[in-house]
Amino acid sequence: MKELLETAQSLWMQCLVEVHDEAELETAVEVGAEIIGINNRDLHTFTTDLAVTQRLAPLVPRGKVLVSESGIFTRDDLRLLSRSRVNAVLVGEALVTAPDVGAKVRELTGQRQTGSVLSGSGMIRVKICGIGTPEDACVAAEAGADFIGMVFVPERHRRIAPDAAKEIVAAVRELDGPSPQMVGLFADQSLEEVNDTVAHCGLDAVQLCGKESVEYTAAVDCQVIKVVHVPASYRAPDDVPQLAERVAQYADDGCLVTLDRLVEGIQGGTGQSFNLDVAASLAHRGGDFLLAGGLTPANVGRIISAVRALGCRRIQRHRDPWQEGPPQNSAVHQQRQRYRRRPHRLGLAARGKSEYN
Ligand SMILES: O=C(O)c1ccccc1NCC(=O)[C@H](O)[C@H](O)COP(=O)(O)O
Repeated sequence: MKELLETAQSLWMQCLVEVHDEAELETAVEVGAEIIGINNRDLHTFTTDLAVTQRLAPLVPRGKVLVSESGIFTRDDLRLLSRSRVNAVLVGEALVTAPDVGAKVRELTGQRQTGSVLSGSGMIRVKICGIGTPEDACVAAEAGADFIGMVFVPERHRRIAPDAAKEIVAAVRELDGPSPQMVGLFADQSLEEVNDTVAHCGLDAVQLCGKESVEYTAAVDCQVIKVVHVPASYRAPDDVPQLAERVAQYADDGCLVTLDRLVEGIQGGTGQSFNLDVAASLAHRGGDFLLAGGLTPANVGRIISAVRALGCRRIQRHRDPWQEGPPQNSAVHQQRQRYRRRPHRLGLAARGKSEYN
């Protein structure tokens, strides 16, 4: 297996190494597999059980890409798996037996058939934050939000109680069709409080808006969105490597990163943005992040275009010291260039519904 992995790597390919029990997982880790697939199907009996992922996922070392494979049919299955910090899923039977494959993919990925321009392409994901009532949550969900955020940060005016959040989660889940991921926002609170709130409300993810460490994020019982605050003084390209390093620390550990404006003493919801050249520069390196801070109906379209356009233009015009590597025109170089010109996935986080009225 080691030899196969090395050969694949030398050909610039990645291997998905599949396991079904503890012993196979141990071997996969020992030989240095970076992408580990947990097969929920027992290949002797062909029965599937997502409990296999739930049992093995905590044994996968941090930093590996974890794929849960087989036996995945519904969005609830995905919700369950997201609590095991799965990075990706492999779906077969649910798609080949679906009468409308496109509709099934949309259902599983939580996209809406008639989604907005922003979410319709599947490239931009939208998070609506600071929701405080089931009615507002349902408006956001029906408008196509991908994530709905509820604030649990002490002393913030949009803070809601866990019981109120639980009702909001239930109301959204009762809606027909795919539902957004329900996210709880916290800042420098105890792990016990975060995990208890996740369990109590049935949250899909948490957004950590304080100075939480990578180790802290690893101990949270569900998917994590980590906010990385960007000082107003940051400029591209000078400050981008430093920012990219901070982002990578969390992203490499499986967090989705949100970039938001740094305002000392306030963890979010400031209504202020940062220099978008910095976000564009980070995006063109292939970073997958949510962009937050000062987004309004008046500026959001322009910001999306600006960040994407700047990101793409720079790939072509400027040599990027970060991407120094194989000599120009080598096969590896050409492959990298192709990869980098793929459109970037960029998410946007916006404040509660009042700004959208
Ligand atoms: O929004 C809040 O009230 C809030 C309180 C405490 C910590 C974080 C908070 N919000 C985080 C978000 O995701 C906001 O949407 C993000 O900071 C952007 O806010 P804004 O600039 O006001 O659009």
